Amino acid sequence: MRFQSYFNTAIALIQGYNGTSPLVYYLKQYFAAEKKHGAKDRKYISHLCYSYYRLGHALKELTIKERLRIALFFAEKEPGYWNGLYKPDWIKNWSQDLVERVAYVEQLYPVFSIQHIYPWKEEISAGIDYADLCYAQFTQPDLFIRLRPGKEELVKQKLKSSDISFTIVGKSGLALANGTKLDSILQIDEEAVIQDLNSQQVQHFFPTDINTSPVKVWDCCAASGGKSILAKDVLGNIELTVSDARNTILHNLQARFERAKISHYQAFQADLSTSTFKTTEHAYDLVICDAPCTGSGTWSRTPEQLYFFGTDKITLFTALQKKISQNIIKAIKPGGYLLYITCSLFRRENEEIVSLLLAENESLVLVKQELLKGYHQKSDTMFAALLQVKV
Ligand SMILES: C[S@@+](CC[C@H](N)C(=O)[O-])C[C@H]1O[C@@H](n2cnc3c(N)ncnc32)[C@H](O)[C@@H]1O
Repeated sequence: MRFQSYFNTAIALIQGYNGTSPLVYYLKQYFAAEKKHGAKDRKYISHLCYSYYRLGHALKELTIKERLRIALFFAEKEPGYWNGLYKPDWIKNWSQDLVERVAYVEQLYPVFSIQHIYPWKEEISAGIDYADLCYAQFTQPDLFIRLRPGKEELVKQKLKSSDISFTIVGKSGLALANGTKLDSILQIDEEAVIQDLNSQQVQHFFPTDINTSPVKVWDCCAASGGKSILAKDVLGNIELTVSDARNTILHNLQARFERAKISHYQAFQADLSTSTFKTTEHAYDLVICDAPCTGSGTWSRTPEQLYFFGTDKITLFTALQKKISQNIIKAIKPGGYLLYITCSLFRRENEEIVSLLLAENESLVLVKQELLKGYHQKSDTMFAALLQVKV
C-alpha cells in the first residue's frame, strides 16, 4: 500500500507549494527534513509531483487528488505500480499510446482538451505543432552533453567503460537518460559540457565570415557561460568578454571557466536594461545576447513554471529584451554580428523582438532566424536569430 502513501504525500506537497522557488528545491528541502523517506520513496513522490504540474493549465477546476490521478494516467505507459489507485475502467483503457489515453479522459471530462495545457496558442511562434507540443509535455527530456574538441573519443570510451548508454546526436552531442550521474566519470566542463541539444545547435548561427583574428566576442547575458564555451570551441581564437546582471552567477562562471581551461577573458557585472548603461562603441565582431526570457521552451524540465505561468510575464520579459538589445547594438563593429537567443516559444520574445530591432535600426540586416524545436527530440526549444550591422 505504499503507493497510496506516496500519493497522499504528493497531494500534501502540492497543496503546500506556491511556485515561488523551483520545485526541485522545494522537494529537496522537504526530503532533507523528512529523513524517513529513502531513495525509492523520494523518486516516486517526486515523479508524482512533477507529473501533476505537467498537466499545465488543464482541468485546474478539479481537486488535486483527481487531477493528480489524471496526470499520472498520462505520464505512465501502463498502470504498473499505481494500479490500486484506479477504477477497473481506467485500467481497461490504459493504452500504451498517449493519444488514446488522452481520448479516454476527453470522453470522461468533456471540458478537457489536451490544448488547455498551454492555453496561449495565439502567443506561440510560427511553425510549432501546438498539439504535439502539448503531448510532449508528458515526456521527460533527455540529458544532453556536448563533447569538447579533442575529447570526443575519450568521453565515449569513459561512458562505455562505465556501462552508460548514449546516443550520438549531431557532430559533438550525446543524449543520455535523464538523471544519469556523470560527475564521477567525466571531467565536466573540461571534457564535456552539460548543454541541451538545441543550445548546442546555436553553434550553427555563429558567423563564419569574420576575418579578424582573434574574433572579439561579448557574451552579454552570460550566466555561467554555456554559450561562451561553445563560442570558444567553435570559433577558436576569440578574445572573450562576458557580463551578466548578477554577480553571483559570474562567480559560477569563473569556476566553470577554470574547469573548462578558459583563462583569458574579461568579465564585468552590468544591468544592460538601464538607460545609464554605456558600452564601448563598435568594439565587438560578435555580441551574443542569450536574453532573459520566460524559459517556456524548457518547461518540460520544469513543469511547475508552466503551471504557475501567466502571460503578464511575457510583457515583463519583452520590455527587458527590448531595452537590452537596443543597448548592445552600439557595441557591434560595422560588419559585425548580433546573435539573439531565447529559450522561449513565444512570438513576442522571438520574432517580434527581431522585427522591432530591424525596424528601429536601419543599419541592421537579418541573416537568419529559426525556432529550434525540441519537443520531438526530448530536448528544449530555443530561438536564434543572427543579425548583421551593415558596413
Ligand atoms: C538565459 S540566461 C543566459 C544563459 C547562458 N548564456 C548560458 O548559455 O548558460 C540569461 C541571463 O541574463 C541575465 N540578465 C537578466 N537581466 C539582465 C540585464 N538586465 N542585464 C544583463 N543581464 C541580465 C540573467 O542573470 C541570466 O543569467
